[in-house]
Amino acid sequence: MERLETHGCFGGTQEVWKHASATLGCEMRFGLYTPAHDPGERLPVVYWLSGLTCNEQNFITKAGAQAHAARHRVIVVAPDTSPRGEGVADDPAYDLGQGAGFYLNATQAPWAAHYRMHDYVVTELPALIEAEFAASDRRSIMGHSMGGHGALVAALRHPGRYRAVSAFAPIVAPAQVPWGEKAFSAYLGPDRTAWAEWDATALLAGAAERLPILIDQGEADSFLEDQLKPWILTEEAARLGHPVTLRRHPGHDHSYYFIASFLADHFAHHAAALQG
Ligand SMILES: N[C@@H](CCC(=O)N[C@@H](CS)C(=O)NCC(=O)O)C(=O)O
Repeated sequence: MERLETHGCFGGTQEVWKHASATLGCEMRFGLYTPAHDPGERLPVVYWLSGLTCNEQNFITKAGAQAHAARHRVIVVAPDTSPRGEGVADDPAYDLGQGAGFYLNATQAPWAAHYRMHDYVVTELPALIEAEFAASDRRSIMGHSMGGHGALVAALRHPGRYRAVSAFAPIVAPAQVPWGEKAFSAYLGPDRTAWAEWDATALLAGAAERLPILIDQGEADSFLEDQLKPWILTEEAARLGHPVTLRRHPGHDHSYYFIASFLADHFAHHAAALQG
């Protein structure tokens, strides 16, 4: 492991680390914010999953998360959004390949060799963070857009692993929207029955835990009507009695200006669950 960046920030440190991922078979970078803490103290961890085209930098440089993490005394881990490197399959489009891993485990060539972001985020990365840093095993997960989909799927597939889950402008039903149909066709193949394992709305009925979901959505988001459609999830949640809070915000788009505007509420929601 190699530390690439370190910056004092709100009394703690914002770092960027690089390591060799066995799950992904390539080098990966992640952002790590650690608040001030006592020697030997272990703090809970919030995992952040970014959206299409992002790497480990977008959230740590644009969201203003460090102030909230310092106040609530939680570590924040922000991984890259896909495997990377010359030996890793890619596609010229922004919504497939590097920068667009969709937080699933691919089964189809040429993607299956490296694209295992679900296992990386849910298993390998937490094991590393809890072994090497001042982290406890109290975890929560949040994300944006493709990363909101990743956070919802991680929590729904692993009851008990996360104490809170929330999302900004998430893709809630990838099997029913163009971004997801394109990515799932490539990564999982044409058989749509395999897609249901990676679709938050489809997973909801069989969820072994009714962990409350908090979602913020901008009404001026250009992806709202075609790609995000949060009502697909809220209608299914209402049918099942799964607690979902969807807050819609006029005048807010899909950008990090929107995320920064409501991030304090997400940290408060996560901290209450992590420290309770
Ligand atoms: N039209 C955009 C779509 C990608 C996009 O909006 N990405 C969002 C996540 S889905 C993002 O966070 N972009 C990086 C940023 O705003 O820092 C593009 O081609 O870059």
